[in-house]
Amino acid sequence: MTQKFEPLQNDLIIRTAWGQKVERTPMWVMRQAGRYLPEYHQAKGKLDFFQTCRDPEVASTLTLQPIDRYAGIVDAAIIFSDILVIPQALGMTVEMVDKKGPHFPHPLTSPDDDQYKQVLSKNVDVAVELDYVYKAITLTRHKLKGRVPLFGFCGAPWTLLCYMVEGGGSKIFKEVKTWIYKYPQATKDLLQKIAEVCVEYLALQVQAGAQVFDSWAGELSPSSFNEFSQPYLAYIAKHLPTRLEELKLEPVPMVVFAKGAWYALDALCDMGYQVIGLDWLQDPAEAVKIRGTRPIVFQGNADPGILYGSRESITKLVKNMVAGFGGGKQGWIANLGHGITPFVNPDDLKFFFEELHRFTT
Ligand SMILES: Cc1c2[nH]c(c1CCC(=O)O)Cc1[nH]c(c(CCC(=O)O)c1C)Cc1[nH]c(c(CCC(=O)O)c1C)Cc1[nH]c(c(C)c1CCC(=O)O)C2
Repeated sequence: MTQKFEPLQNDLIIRTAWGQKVERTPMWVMRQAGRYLPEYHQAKGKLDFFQTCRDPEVASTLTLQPIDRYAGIVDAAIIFSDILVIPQALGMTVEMVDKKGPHFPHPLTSPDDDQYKQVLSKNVDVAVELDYVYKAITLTRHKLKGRVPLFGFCGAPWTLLCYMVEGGGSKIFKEVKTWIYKYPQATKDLLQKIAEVCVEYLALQVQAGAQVFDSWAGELSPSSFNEFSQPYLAYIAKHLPTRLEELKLEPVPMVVFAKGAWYALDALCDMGYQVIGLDWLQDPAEAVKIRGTRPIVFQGNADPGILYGSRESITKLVKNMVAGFGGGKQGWIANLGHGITPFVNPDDLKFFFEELHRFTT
């Protein structure tokens, strides 16, 4: 069934992502729907995290919370979900443990593990397995009434692999390093499988834009990045547009956020993504130099910790960031350099946005 949605009233971020000159810098923040908002806790109640993702009514409510709170200020919504729904669709169990983060009770242990073979051979029908995400997207689009575009997203193959073998977050990445350095081919087979599911998953999500999060890219050396992350990010960038064409959908701008992969910025500029997310350890002016004349748009990159600082510090950072990205009328989407953290005062985020408006209009 073809869905009818109200026309987009604010397409600033889309025009910017396609490289056009714009009247001011578009802005949103990663994890803008989340724990720093009191209304998030209220709407979530006692629901478990993944229950909220699977309930289209709740997921759409959470997606819209920052859009309502920062109405007329923020320029994009991102669907409330998680990167770990792909391992779930591949047949793995993932829980969200309060105050600890994601936990896989049975991570993949080695290529001889039966579970590894099952994951690799599973024929994943993402339209069925992840239909709750599509329902949440459709409902959210109706509720948005065209106010701002809605971004879809997925985890990058490398980052998903980290979770699937580590079983959660990690400090020393013992398991994933064992996989890449002991079983490189089995690792690549799995990364390829994940990349294929990512393409289909994004294609069916696609509304306005698609963001690929490679949150653990910074754990790789440059040569390991070239071997275990880059080819799969490139696979997604190459095959998503083809798949969208097959589905008779319009192309959408694609965003890659490879956290910590500063060494790869030059290569990322040639990977087929329109937008590259930068974390806060990268200097905007340096990044602009590396980009050169390539028609790439940057997204980022304020230290998320700025939102614990004083108003004066926020103003100073915004001023510097705007200057670093060249004024902000082209080639830049303002954001934090990673997701917003808990305990931020939502009024301080509002101030950050307002200062961005003031310095970039
Ligand atoms: C690595 C990663 C994950 N999830 C995601 C990433 C990539 C981005 C990044 O690097 O931050 C992506 C993500 N997770 C969530 C969103 C929703 C949309 C949005 O940005 O507003 C998005 C885009 C909701 C969430 N995902 C999660 C929460 C917090 C859940 C809660 O405790 O209520 C939210 C709102 C949980 C989650 N999910 C994940 C972790 C590590 C955690 C725990 C983090 C923490 O405790 O701060 C995996």
